[in-house]
Amino acid sequence: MAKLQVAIDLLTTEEALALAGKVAPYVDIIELGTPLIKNMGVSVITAMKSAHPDKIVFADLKTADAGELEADIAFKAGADLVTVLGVAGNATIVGAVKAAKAHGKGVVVDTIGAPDRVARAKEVAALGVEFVELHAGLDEQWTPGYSIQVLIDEAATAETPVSIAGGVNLQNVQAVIKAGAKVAVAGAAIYAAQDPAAAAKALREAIDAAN
Ligand SMILES: O=C([C@H](O)CO)[C@H](O)[C@H](O)COP(=O)(O)O
Repeated sequence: MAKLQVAIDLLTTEEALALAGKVAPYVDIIELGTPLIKNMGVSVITAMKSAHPDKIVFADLKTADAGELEADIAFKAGADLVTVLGVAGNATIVGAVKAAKAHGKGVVVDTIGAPDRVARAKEVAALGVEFVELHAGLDEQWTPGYSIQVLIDEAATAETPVSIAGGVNLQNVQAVIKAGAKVAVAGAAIYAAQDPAAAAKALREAIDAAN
C-alpha cells in the first residue's frame, strides 16, 4: 500500500505540531522540512516524535557531508528516516546508513539537483537505503515550464523503490502512485490548503483508490 507523506515546510515547532495534529489521521509519514529543522534545531524532531510516536518521523536534513554524524544526531533526537543528498559522495550515504543500522532506522536519498535522478537512484539503491526521493525542490518548481510529469516519467523507469516530491497534489497524486512511487510527498498541497485536514483526507482517499 502506497504511503502519504506530509512535508511540513512551516517555520516553527508550534506551527508544525498544530498542522500535524490536524493531518495525522490521514498520513503515514510526517516530514520535518529542511527550513523547519534549520530554524528550530533537532528539538523539533523530538517534539514531533513525542506527539506522534505511531508515525514515521522523517527529518529532511539533506545531508551533504559527515553522513554518519548528522544522521546520528537526528536519530538520537527521534527521527525514523533522514535524508542524504544523492549529489553527495557514496561515502556520505554509507556513513548515514551505518548510523541508521546502529539505531534500527533508515536513510532516504534525495535526488534534488542530481543531473540524472534515475541513474543516481539506481546507483545508491545498492548502498542500503530505504528508498530514493525523486525530488524537484521548491526553486525548481518555481522555474517556468516545470511539470511534475518529469518525475512521474522517471518513477516509471527507476526500477528501485522511490518517492515523488515536487508539487504533488490532488490532480496528480494518482498518476504518481500508478507510476510506481511507494510514497507520495505533499507539502504545499496540505500546509497551504484552507483546510489541511480535508486536503490530507482527499489525498489519502485518492492514493487508496489508486492502489
Ligand atoms: O523538500 C522540500 C523542499 O526542498 C523544501 O524543504 C519539500 O518539502 C518538497 O518539495 C515537498 O513540498 P511540495 O513540493 O510543496 O509538495
